[in-house]
Amino acid sequence: MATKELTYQDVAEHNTKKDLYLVIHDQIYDVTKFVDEHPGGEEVLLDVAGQDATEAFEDVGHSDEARETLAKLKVGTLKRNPGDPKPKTPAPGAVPPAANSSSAGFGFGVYALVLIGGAVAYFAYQYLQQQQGAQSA
Ligand code: HEM
Repeated sequence: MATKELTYQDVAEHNTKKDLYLVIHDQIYDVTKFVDEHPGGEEVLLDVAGQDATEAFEDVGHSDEARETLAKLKVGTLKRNPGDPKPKTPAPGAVPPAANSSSAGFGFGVYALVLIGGAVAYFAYQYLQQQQGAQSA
């Protein structure tokens, strides 16, 4: 099938169950015939109808079989215009979220240590004051 170049605006017009296009990785797919067959249900496809579904598609971790089906549904390539929304895929080499959250955990650990250290110092100080008071009495 000959592929065409469409803009986001063109794709956005195909947003109903009877006429449904999706953008995944800058490729355009006509999923109209596939909606009823989708093992994940029609609802999720209708949610992203006429839009960039890259993130939704990748989040599910679709199988190679799903990707083969996808290849058969391709009708064109996305033509980007200035001002279009950015592609929703993470840039290659981007820091995975797990690495971010673990460094946040480290930050919290240090913070907790400082707090505990402060509390220990405070009670030690109180204790010494008491001891001194007992001696002078
Ligand atoms: C044209 C695009 C798509 C194709 C060809 C496709 C194909 C498939 C296939 C073949 C499966 C079965 C499991 C597998 O082989 O991975 C599946 C499952 C699933 N798909 Fe898609 N999918 C598409 C788009 C989407 C989108 C945009 C979403 C949005 C969230 C989605 C959500 C799901 C979910 C949640 C399942 C799991 C269903 C379950 O295990 O019960 N899919 N899809």
